[in-house]
Amino acid sequence: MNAISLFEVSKRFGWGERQVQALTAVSLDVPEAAVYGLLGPNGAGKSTLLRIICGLIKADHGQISLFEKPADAQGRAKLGTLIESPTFYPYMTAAQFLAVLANVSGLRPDLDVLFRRVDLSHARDQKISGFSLGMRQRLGVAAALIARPQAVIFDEPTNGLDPDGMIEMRSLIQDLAKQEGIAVLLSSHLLDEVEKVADQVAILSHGEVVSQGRVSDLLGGNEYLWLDAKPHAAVLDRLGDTAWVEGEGIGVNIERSQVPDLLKSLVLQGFDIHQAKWVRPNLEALFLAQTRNERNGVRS
Ligand SMILES: Nc1ncnc2c1ncn2[C@@H]1O[C@H](COP(=O)(O)OP(=O)(O)OP(=O)(O)O)[C@@H](O)[C@H]1O
Repeated sequence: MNAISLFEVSKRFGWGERQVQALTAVSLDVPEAAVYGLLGPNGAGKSTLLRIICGLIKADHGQISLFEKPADAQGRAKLGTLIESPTFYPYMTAAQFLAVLANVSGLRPDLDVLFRRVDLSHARDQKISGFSLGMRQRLGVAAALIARPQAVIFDEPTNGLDPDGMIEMRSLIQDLAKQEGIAVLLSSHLLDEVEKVADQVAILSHGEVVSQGRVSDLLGGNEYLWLDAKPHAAVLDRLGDTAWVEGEGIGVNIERSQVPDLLKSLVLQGFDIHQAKWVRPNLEALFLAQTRNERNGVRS
């Protein structure tokens, strides 16, 4: 079952010369018990998309489904959100804060379990004013989990965290999905973090999805051979359309099984091969390739 589905969602802000097309026909499916990463440069539309799903703003066009039904208040009640930096009351203790939130929502969560889940049991009776950023983020996650959501939406959950904080947040996110079956939709700029945590990703550029799918498929499908072979220009010429300049060497689009034959034939033709390696690009390389036009100010 899909926890969250979007079909051709579009959103424009403003009118006339000042209008901004924030999203154009965005479609994606977030399955239950999966972590789905939303990536994109500043202004790509990530926050707008998350806010539409949560019902904070309305889409102009398209359909939003939650748990296979058109999104409504009932569906949104099953979502937990950490969208903007949550507003905390610094003079309260963490336990008082969660108790107030629970009261306001008419819920009776087991606070002991919640604090254990976000690893804040030791700090439950401390004032929030003394919390580090990582502790505040984890308290924000606890707040998002109060209503026992079936899906959670986190906008930049690792923003500002130190390396230890990131590792903790990553394992918390993975536990939510894998151990508790909660769907997690998160946005992030931290690509290596997303690569470690997400099952699927969508890359947004200028409000459009430029690439999406399972992380393993996206990365596996973009593997290539990297060669340091001389004379450089002659090797490029010999390889034709399958090759391109990649850093100090040459990238070659070729099946892995054909590599030995290619290397043999290059040697027989008198080229010098100094190095050859199989490269599996990471999400950062894919992201840079997919959003290159945007960074150059060109729309594809
Ligand atoms: N309320 C608004 N009024 C006018 N324009 C808006 C509004 N909200 C967002 N935008 C514009 O829509 C586009 C998408 O913004 P959005 O905040 O969704 O991007 P983002 O990918 O979340 O960026 P960031 O990573 O910087 O938060 C941007 O051009 C932004 O300026």
